[in-house]
Amino acid sequence: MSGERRPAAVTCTAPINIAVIKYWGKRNEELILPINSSLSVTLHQDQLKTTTSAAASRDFKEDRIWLNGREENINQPRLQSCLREIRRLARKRRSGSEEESTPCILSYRVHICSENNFPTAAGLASSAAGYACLVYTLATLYGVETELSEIARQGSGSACRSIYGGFVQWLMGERDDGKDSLAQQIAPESHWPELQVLVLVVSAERKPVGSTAGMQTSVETSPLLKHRAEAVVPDRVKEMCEAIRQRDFERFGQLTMKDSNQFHATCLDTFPPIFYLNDISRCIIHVVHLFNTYYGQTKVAYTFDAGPNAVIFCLEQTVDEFVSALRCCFPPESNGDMFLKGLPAGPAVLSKELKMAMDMEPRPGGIQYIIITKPGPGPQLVEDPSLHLLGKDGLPKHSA
Ligand SMILES: Nc1ncnc2c1ncn2[C@@H]1O[C@H](COP(=O)(O)OP(=O)(O)OP(=O)(O)O)[C@@H](O)[C@H]1O
Ligand SMILES: C[C@@](O)(CCOP(=O)(O)OP(=O)(O)O)CC(=O)O
Repeated sequence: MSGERRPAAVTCTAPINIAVIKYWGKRNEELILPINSSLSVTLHQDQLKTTTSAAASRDFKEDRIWLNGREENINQPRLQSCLREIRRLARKRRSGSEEESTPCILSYRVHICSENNFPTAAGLASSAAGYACLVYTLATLYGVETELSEIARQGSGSACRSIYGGFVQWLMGERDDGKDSLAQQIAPESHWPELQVLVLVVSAERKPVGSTAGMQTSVETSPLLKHRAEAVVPDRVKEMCEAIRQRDFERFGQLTMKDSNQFHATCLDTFPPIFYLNDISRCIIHVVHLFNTYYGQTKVAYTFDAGPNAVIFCLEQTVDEFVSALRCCFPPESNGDMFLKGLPAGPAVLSKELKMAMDMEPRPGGIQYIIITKPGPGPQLVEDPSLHLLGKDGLPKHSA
């Protein structure tokens, strides 16, 4: 490919987010409009992120996408919704502007290449980071500067929250066209610097029931879900916003755990029931409650999405001791030095009293590894061209 025929290319990264008030259930499947508002914490991209490169060239014959080194079907309706919406906005931006008469990459086909640095479709919110990154990267490629959460939402509901960093609310909205179903930041990542997040990877396998299908069955069959959406979540979202604004860990932690438990209760209330938690997940819940009971306050809080992996929130001063407690209860099997990833945790000696209070049968290998992270910013542009995932020929540099 000659110099001037090189594709216009952009690379961006985007974060995952973990909901502390869960989204579960749609009122409109196609536009992805939820039955309740939700609230999440965006996690730092130094530990967990999606990277996406997009290039446009007159030499490309068709739109194509590669995910983790494998070509995927670009005609998936959700991918098509995001592409169509971004191109529509790009066209709107161009019409009437001076650029209108110049050749435009909008008429070219695009190649998209994306990689997650964590397991895909394992309940670690890959679809959230994936679609947020896709939408942000395409918007940057086409110079679209507008509210992007409405488009990311149409890729995957939870993706709209990954468009912002820090603490993010997804307002369910009321309109049938979804124009008011948007994410907004309620506090930046710098708001609560002591807050840390531990991702406990119990299993990195694909989950048996995906979120999309699972929540569809719940909407159809669970009276508890209807009650939750109408009578519980509205007040809970307000209370959670307050707890975050005041950096009140006691309230934040309790609400987070209660909301996770209620979400999993709606899964059990679904018919046939859906089980995302496993034996190890339940042991983790038990350990958290033993730890908090010992201290007589909420020092750590768990939440689980549509899978067995736990996400733990705690303040910085609790990390070392709680990680040591986890090591005691779930002794690493063969990967002792690979057990901890991400931010550092120092050694901590557990007191005899705490050890006695945490008395439970150890579950060797129950937790595969722990990623220590913290709240982080929204999507970022990658300036260094050596980090682009597509080569000069417009094809992935690495394949599976
Ligand atoms: N980097 C990416 N770019 C584009 N699409 C992605 C990307 N990563 C994941 N996806 C899409 O998301 C799908 C996985 O979504 P799914 O909801 O099953 O799992 P998850 O997001 O990991 O878990 P959960 O949402 O329950 O936490 C993938 O099959 C793919 O279609
Ligand atoms: C349990 C959850 O993680 C569900 C996420 O569901 P998805 O956003 O993956 O579902 P779709 O909109 O169908 O793509 C809770 C949450 O993130 O709020």
